[in-house]
Amino acid sequence: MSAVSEAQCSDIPENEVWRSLRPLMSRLRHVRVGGLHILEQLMAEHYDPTQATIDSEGWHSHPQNPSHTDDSVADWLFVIDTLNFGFWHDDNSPVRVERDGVAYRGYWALCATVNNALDQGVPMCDWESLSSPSGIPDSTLVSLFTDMDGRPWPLQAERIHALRELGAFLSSSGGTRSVIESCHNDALSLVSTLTTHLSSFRDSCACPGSLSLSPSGTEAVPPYPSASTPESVVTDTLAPTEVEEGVTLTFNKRAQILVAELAAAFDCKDLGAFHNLHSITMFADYRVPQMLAHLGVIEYSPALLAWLEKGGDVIPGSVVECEMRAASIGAVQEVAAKTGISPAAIDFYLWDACKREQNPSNSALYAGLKVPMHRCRTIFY
Ligand SMILES: Nc1nc2c(c(CN[C@H]3C=C[C@H](O)[C@@H]3O)cn2[C@@H]2O[C@H](COP(=O)(O)O)[C@@H](O)[C@H]2O)c(=O)[nH]1
Repeated sequence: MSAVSEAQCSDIPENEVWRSLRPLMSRLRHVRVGGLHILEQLMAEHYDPTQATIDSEGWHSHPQNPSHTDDSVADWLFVIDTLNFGFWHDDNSPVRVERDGVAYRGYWALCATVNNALDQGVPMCDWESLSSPSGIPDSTLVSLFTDMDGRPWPLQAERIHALRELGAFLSSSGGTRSVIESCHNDALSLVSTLTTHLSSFRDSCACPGSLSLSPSGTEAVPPYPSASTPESVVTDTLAPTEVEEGVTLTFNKRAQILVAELAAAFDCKDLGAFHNLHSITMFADYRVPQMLAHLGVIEYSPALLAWLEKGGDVIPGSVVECEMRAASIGAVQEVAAKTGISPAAIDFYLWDACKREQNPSNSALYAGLKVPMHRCRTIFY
């Protein structure tokens, strides 16, 4: 097991996310990065580097993704990625939504919901209408975000707020084409536009103090918690109380995934043409870190694993949450640097592979994998 060294990563194109997280890589206490060869091997087996940078054909083949390519697809993606978080109920059952007689779960339930709404004439992509209850009443959105079992989706009010904010932004800025074109094919500029204008996309937190980022880096890293470590070693790191003054950690999961999905949907052309798609990191959510842990690419300390296995909650902005997300990003950055495959393409491969392990009887907590996901209630993933 080795941590991703800063030196090894020095040739990876940097964005704000990796710049903020890279110094953490040698400081992780609850998560180790190792098994990079496993991911390298998987990518060598499943990814043809002579093919497109991102699998557009695969993207279009998902039944709930649009099969066509025009401006309405960019509109659809802005709505989807504004709502792209938290598809599990407190009892670990997935959100479920029916469309055309099929029960979709998790993320695909979101796509089914937006597709149902559009079919029913709800003007989800008419930005003026979306921006206020006089265009789309709250009650319509509340019923959209109620699943087929009659249960409200988690964070229902936050979803409505995020949609209103999106509607207001896009109606005042000329719509999706205008916003995307104003970024001149620069992926990082589009991420920055989204996080500047839309608070719901601003996926950053104050660095928890015990993830010390002292410039000297000379302090000893605390010991790796073992199976016999008291649970308090994990629970003490759950509260985001102490913070490293002035240091922000940035993850920007939903903003970055929107860029990658535009690239996939538009086959890296027109609204999906970004000259620096390689510069965005993987999208640290609750599924891909779990998949990386399942594969052995990252490893959770026994104390952390025991906490996750019993369904313990992870608080947004806590040390363990930051560590799991940062380690996932670090591992994929390193494999991207070694293989030349973009972090986004590696991420999409992992997410799709994880989906193939799932079946209708899986709880959202395990979703068919050996290691559980981390339960974190957040609007960011
Ligand atoms: N890292 C990463 N996370 C992703 C996606 C996607 C879907 N992306 C589209 C692009 C390529 C694919 O082929 C899809 O067309 C959703 N998620 C996240 O997963 C979680 C939901 O999981 P579950 O409850 O099991 O359905 C939730 O946090 C959601 O935000 C991805 O690609 N990468």
